Amino acid sequence: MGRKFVVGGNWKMNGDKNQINEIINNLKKGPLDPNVEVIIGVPAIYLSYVQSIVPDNINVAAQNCWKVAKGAFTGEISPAMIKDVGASWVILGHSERRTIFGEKDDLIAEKVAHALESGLKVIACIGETLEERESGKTEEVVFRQTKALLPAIGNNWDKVVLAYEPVWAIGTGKTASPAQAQEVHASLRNWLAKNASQEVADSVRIQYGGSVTGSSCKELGACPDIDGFLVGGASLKPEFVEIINATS
Ligand SMILES: O=C[C@H](O)COP(=O)(O)O
Repeated sequence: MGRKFVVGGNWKMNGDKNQINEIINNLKKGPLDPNVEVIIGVPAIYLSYVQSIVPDNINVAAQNCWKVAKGAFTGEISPAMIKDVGASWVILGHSERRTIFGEKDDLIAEKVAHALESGLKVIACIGETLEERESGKTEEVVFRQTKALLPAIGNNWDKVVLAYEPVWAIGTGKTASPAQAQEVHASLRNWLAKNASQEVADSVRIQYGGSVTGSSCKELGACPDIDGFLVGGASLKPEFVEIINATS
């Protein structure tokens, strides 16, 4: 099927210029598996700076954007601005945006639609909370979140990476087991075959995110339906290189 492994580093609200220089120098040193697509999600204020110092084999993403090109939206940034400073990706629907900032499925879908129309590529995040998992609602939740994205994505699936991030595994040190993650990825693919198309199901890359580390990445990366990772904490550390190289 030839899905290229894709590893994202989501720095969240971390880093200053010194730390950014260290992270980028470490990535430059690598060496990074050339068969892996690497995307780093940086705080908006550092997008230009990071874009000016990253090597060509690393793509830069914003961690959020608004749903229109410009206007009276104090504090927001648009896909047009992200593109203007040379970045090509945006992370949307992260669970921290959903829970802390109250973003709902329909707003996330509007953002995804506008980002894609504007020519950005999108990492679209989905995932269930612990309560939802424990009450047997994992599939219901991730299918609902993905369903909301279908009209927004339309024929642009080649510009989208899905990131399955169980909320209970984010920043908690509790990685989903390879079997737990593989199970959700496989059922998402089945769902996509029925609700989008077989081609989308076969070709879309689904990342796993949630406490991925240098020691958990190889086993997770070996699962047939896990096509990469979205990494938070460990993307700020030297072990990010090991995670990028998980499948080498
Ligand atoms: O976007 C990344 C995820 O929220 C995972 O974060 P984490 O690796 O720190 O658990």
